[in-house]
Amino acid sequence: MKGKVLIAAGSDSGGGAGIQADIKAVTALGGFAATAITALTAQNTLGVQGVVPVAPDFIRLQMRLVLEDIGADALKTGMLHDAPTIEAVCGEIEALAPGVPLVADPVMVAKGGHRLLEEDAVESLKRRLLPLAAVLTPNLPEAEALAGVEVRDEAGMARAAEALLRLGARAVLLKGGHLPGSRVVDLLATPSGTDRFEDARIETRHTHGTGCTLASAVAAGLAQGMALRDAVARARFYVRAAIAAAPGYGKGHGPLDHGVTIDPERLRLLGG
Ligand SMILES: Nc1ncnc2c1ncn2[C@@H]1O[C@H](COP(=O)(O)OP(=O)(O)OP(=O)(O)O)[C@@H](O)[C@H]1O
Ligand SMILES: Cc1ncc(CO)c(N)n1
Repeated sequence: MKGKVLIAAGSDSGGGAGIQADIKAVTALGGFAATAITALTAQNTLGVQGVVPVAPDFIRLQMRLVLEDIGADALKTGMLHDAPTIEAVCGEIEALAPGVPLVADPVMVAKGGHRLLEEDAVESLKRRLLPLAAVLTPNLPEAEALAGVEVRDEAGMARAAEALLRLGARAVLLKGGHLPGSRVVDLLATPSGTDRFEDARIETRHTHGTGCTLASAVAAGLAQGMALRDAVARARFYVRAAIAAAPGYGKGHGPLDHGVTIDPERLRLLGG
């Protein structure tokens, strides 16, 4: 069950989020990950200390060489840094991978508060990236910024998801991890209806990279020919297992255990 995923995203030196999380998640679910790195970040579990952008032409070159030779069954975008980066990535997708399903994670701010997308690039994200997305995977603050609405509860999540569908995404997986409470709810909205996924919140501070991991796990499923709903269900199960098995590294929000699928013993931590 291979499935080739081309990921355009930023590097996280701490290994828990960004392109490192993406490669690990796709690999752990049996897919093949290729990458176009959009930026380097120097970060650990406490936060981001520096960002070095990659020149847009070099991002294009990475994408072109992968797509022309290896190809891709699904695409995933993460940190896109600024408007020229968004233009480069969207331009290559339109030219070389039309019709390949895109999981677009509209990364804006890291957990520690550091901006990963320049403020004036939010409009480009709406105009260029959203219409290309087979599924958009915002967290609550990202959904608020893109939809221009405030979200305080599940009804607000549903309204925001619908507003994002109207902006052109073909589906929206709105992640509810940021709403307080002992349950976590994610909504998958499509033009034909909304699916609701609910689980108990795992009490832990080790949630660095959950969003990147979820989006890449969905992309792996789509690349392997799964229907969107099934890809989301598997991706959520994988993220929960990886949170439950988190190794506890670092003084802040630590990484997940992306390798949880390699050792079925560790899946038992979920009680599954
Ligand atoms: N403590 C938790 N227990 C169980 N599931 C969680 C927990 N925190 C997040 N999740 C799940 O992880 C996924 C990512 O959600 P979240 O809202 O945290 O994304 P995010 O803010 O984009 O993450 P990040 O910015 O760290 O990459 C969702 O499916 C969410 O339900
Ligand atoms: C490079 C990168 N992408 C995304 C995130 C969001 O989790 C992060 N912290 N770092």
